[in-house]
Amino acid sequence: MAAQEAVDTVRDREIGVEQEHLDQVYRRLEEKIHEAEFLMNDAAQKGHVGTPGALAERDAQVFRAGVHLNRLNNEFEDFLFGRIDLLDGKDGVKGPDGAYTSVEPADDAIRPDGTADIGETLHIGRIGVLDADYSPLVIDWRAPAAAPFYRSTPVEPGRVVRRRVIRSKGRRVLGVEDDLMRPELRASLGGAELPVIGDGALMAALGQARGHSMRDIVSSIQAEQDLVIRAPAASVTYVEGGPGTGKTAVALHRAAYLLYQDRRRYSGGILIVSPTPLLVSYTEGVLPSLGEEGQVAIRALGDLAEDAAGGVADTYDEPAVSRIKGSSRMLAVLRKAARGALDHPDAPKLLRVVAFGRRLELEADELRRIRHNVLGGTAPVNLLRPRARRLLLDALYAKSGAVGRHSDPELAAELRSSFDEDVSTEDSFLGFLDAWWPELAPRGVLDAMGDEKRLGRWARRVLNPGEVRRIARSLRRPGLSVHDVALLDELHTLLGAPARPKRKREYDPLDQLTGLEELMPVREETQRERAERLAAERTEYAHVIVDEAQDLTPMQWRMVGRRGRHATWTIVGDPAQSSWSDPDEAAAARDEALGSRPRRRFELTVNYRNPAEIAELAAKVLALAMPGKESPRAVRSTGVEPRFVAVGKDGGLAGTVRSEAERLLASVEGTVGVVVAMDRRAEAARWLDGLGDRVVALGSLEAKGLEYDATLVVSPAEIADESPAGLRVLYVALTRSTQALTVLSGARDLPDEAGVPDLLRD
Ligand SMILES: Nc1ncnc2c1ncn2[C@@H]1O[C@H](COP(=O)(O)OP(=O)(O)OP(=O)(O)O)[C@@H](O)[C@H]1O
Repeated sequence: MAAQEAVDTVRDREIGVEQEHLDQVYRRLEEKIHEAEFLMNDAAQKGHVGTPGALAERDAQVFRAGVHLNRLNNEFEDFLFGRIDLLDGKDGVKGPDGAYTSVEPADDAIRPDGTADIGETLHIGRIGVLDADYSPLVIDWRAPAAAPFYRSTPVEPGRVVRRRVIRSKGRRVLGVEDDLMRPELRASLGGAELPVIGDGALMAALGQARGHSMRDIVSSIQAEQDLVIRAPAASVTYVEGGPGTGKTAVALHRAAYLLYQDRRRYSGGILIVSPTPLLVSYTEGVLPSLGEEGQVAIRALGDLAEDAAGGVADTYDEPAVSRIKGSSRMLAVLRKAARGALDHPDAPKLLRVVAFGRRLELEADELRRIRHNVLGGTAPVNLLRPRARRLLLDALYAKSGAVGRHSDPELAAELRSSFDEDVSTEDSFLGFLDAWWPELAPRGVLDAMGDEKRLGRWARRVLNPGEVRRIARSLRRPGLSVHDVALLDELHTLLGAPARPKRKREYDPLDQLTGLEELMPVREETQRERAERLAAERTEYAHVIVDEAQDLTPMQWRMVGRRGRHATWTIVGDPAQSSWSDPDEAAAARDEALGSRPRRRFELTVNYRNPAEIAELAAKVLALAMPGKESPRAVRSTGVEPRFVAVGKDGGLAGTVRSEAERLLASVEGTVGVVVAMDRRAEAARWLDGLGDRVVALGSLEAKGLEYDATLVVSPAEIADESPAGLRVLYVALTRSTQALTVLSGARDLPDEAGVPDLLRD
């Protein structure tokens, strides 16, 4: 009892120490708010008066003040979250990412008797704050000096003796958790022994209940993850890692890091490509929590080409169809379709005009020849319309009898131009041109491909008749599928976009203040609106991050590639989770999209999501899906084994799913995901009706990237049989849970007496 009280007293005292520091930080920030408000008012009043040098200096000040003001107004949780206590020492070697790779204590920092003094204490937070005398009160987590907070380990501690994670809300410090990096030392701080509280922040973070949105991991980034986050953004950074190794988290933190490190360079925008709208909404809170929003667009694959697609796609084709639509064979088909669509059934077969008092006609054969001629090159079809117009006029002029009437070239040219003007303003000519060479829209061409006969013509020697039938049928269905979007985007390029007038923006004197408009909440346009506007206006980005990259089809790689032709890239993925039937073809397409840019590879090896009990079960499916592939190492174990159930006689599938979901809801505090085969999505949602919003039903392909406190996987065999990549999709489904997993065998599974279906046995 007395011992516990002593611990509590030490803990309270340490919380008090951090509280004092946080108070000091807030006092300083308040001073800065006043400065920021003053500067902003001043700037707004003066408009663009001032010398360039003074302007630049003032801009920089306003920018920094604006950052702080905005952050403060957002009242971050855990504004200040870390602290490291360091031995005196050298700064070590600066790595290519600017972080110190080896920060070693000075030779005399540790005395022969194993005692040492803490020489320096640094606090780490979401933004950096300097005191009035320019000493750092808080170091931005992305600054090189903060790297030891993430990279130091008991094996390679460097100068770090104690690493502390501080939990705070608004202005109040709620708790501290320490990790000792040099447990062998007797270290003292200000003459007193260095206290150590708790047993580590990582485990505390991993055990927390999950909600419907992802949290940032800024206070517990691990060393191997930190290396990826801070990797210099040259060319392509490629990150591979199994389920739960933090690939998505790392990708998001990397976006924040890159913006911090070189905001100007990334003013061209960062695009994060995510496989599903569900994963977009799950992850979109992370960047704002890190203080970044305006320059980053997170887009689902079905939502990436809104302009070309004329909407957002959220339906999925059956695997056999998406396999064809995704393959690079479609490129040849689309090229033909983009040109062939001009030849629609209602296209006029005859052109008749009156010029120079004569009736002139071009007949079907002549028209066909002219079209063939115009389409000779590879230029986008819509951009060839002026050429088509000119060749029509040439042909008509040739028939007019006017050729050769004047030997004087000047007079001949005059005659020709008056002929052109006469004809090309005639209603019959204009009407003909519109019908014969209409401005084609991607959606119109895709609709035309729904006609099996026409598609058959365009796909000759590329798709077999069965494939043509399947694709045409799928295109006749209302709505867009996710795989249609990449086709539409390709068509957009093949057809050429008609020039659009640029939107005019209103003049605003504040615009000249670097970055201010993006950071200040006082403007009418919110950050989110600005992000959306920028995304809508932008077609290319400075950095492209692809999450779940193993799933992009060749056609999707082409679509994403067009958005980052001059970009640097971060690509994260796991081939073992690929739902694409031919990973080699997708990898070849990826390589084509990335061109010859050099790649740097990283691997993440630790599973932070699944307890060992669940990871072990999933590993059995991995062994079937990808023999020889290693599973990531799970860091924790809960002692709770997965539960196996077979469909009960009374309730049938619906009743059993419902009762097992209820059981899981009672066993965890947070979310429950019920994963079913794709074509059971709608009925599964009905089975769960009325159980509240902690539980969701999702199709196997939608589970990608998400996580739940508990999952119920319904019929492994159904999921595995759904597509050629079914085993890998099942592997994804089994690796979504942070605490509990129930596997329910349906009619197709063959459970043993313990209820374990055949696919999950040794
Ligand atoms: N360093 C960390 N500290 C705390 N939590 C972490 C850390 N790294 C990862 N996590 C947590 O582990 C879970 C898995 O992370 P994430 O979703 O990024 O993994 P992933 O590799 O993208 O997984 P998948 O391939 O299955 O989609 C998340 O809840 C994430 O917050």
